[in-house]
Amino acid sequence: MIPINGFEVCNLKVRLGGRMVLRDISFSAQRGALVALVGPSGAGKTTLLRAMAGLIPSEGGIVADGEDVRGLSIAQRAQRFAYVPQDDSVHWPLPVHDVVALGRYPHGASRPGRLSPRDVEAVARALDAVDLGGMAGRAVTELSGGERRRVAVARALATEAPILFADEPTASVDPHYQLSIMTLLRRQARQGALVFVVTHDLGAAARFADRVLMLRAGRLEEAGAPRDVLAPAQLAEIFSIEAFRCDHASEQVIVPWAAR
Ligand SMILES: Nc1ncnc2c1ncn2[C@@H]1O[C@H](COP(=O)(O)OP(=O)(O)OP(=O)(O)O)[C@@H](O)[C@H]1O
Repeated sequence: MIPINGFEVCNLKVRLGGRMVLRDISFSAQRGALVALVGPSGAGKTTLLRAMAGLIPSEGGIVADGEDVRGLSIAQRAQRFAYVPQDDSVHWPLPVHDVVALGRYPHGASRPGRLSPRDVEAVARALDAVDLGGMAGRAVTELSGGERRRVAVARALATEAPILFADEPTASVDPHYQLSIMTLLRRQARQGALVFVVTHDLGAAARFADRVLMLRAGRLEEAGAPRDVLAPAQLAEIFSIEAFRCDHASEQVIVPWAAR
């Protein structure tokens, strides 16, 4: 893994289709952290993730270890950033193994059938991490939505990139794998990665994130520890909900309870 220590976003603005979709976004994050991006639909979470990964044009600073990510070559970006897109549809009946092996292309792999021993190990580790070893030969087009989500996570893990952007990685995933994917992403962070996760699961954000960025209508409204950002006043103001909150096993539990 290429070490990256810090990531900084400064006065970020993004315009899409003639509309200002993100404005004045500034924050910094350090390796070792899992950062959750939350906010109502249309708040700009996916746009922020895509801008941070250098996938769409933006104004303002996006800096990884002192280097503007937009100045990096595509190959450099591909080695530094892994991306789990919100939409993981694959239209060709490729085997799960080959889709996950795409994560090795930034490291020089050119064909799933001709991987280096290091690539083979990385793909096997990624498949095992999401419990897909037994499905490696199945066509992705024949998997359930939740299984395809795990393939997308495995493909990102196979890149062994130091910064991981995951857009709703647990959407349509069953509770067992929701917990196991969030635990896995937190472990990636603890092992030195910087992980950004877009999620609508406020309970998962409260429990697994080290920091929460809360967006609304293209602006960063709150940034800080989950306990502070996901507090009753903010949940009421930003999400128009009341939530049940308690502590369990030294961790915060949040269950959205009533729409206001
Ligand atoms: N290509 C585009 N052209 C114009 N507007 C866009 C485009 N893509 C997204 N938008 C708008 O930008 C805003 C932010 O969209 P974005 O997908 O980032 O929101 P989000 O917070 O990820 O939402 P969700 O939780 O529903 O996935 C929305 O109002 C959306 O309609």
